[in-house]
Amino acid sequence: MRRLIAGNWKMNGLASSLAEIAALRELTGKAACDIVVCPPFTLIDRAVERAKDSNLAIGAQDCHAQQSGAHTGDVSAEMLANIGARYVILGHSERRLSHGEDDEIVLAKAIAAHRAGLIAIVCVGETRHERDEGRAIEVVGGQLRESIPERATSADLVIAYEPVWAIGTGLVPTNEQIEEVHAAIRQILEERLGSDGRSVKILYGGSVKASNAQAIFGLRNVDGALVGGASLKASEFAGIISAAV
Ligand SMILES: O=C(CO)COP(=O)(O)O
Repeated sequence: MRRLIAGNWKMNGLASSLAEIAALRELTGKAACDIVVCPPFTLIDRAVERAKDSNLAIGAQDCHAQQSGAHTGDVSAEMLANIGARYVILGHSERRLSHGEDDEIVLAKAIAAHRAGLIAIVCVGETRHERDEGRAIEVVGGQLRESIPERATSADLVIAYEPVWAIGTGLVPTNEQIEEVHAAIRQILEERLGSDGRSVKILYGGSVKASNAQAIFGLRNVDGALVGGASLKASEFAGIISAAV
């Protein structure tokens, strides 16, 4: 399967950061994988301009479930598609845990993303406490079952497994732990989407760097990565991308 490497800039980036998109474009022009950068809302339209006619796609980090209306401060999937975004990250743990986003909301947002023609990157992952209790598979499986739209396909859905305790901490699960969760995700995808579930990309996210990327990409059912901190600098992000091809 062609790999997907996605960068989540989170709440980072000013106009000057657009230079990283231009640099990434130069560094990854021949990469044989799909690449997406998800800057904050404020930079999306200019990032789309910088990425024009390249192999870089631009995505967003969230969207609202409604198409339009009285939702002060929110941005709809249609608005994102209208300015050239192709992907949207949904259900990131930083939103699930601090904005009270539950599976029902993530599902509604994924349906909205699909209605607008966006590819939804749905994030799932257990907390440290849940892993310590031996509940990682149960938690991830529950999140996944509740947040995949009925009509999703491998063309419009990507899953990112991001253990909360691995995000921004420098901690990475063992190879066995990653493979175990990714296998469980694959099984649920096949149950829900039939044979097309085999073609849905499953990304790993949490402290991915150029130095550990190759080992992670060698694991079964790992089809790419969702990268936070190490996606902010084009040179570091390009190192991860080169490990994927
Ligand atoms: O949350 C993440 C990507 O969505 C991962 O963040 P880090 O790569 O900074 O650990």
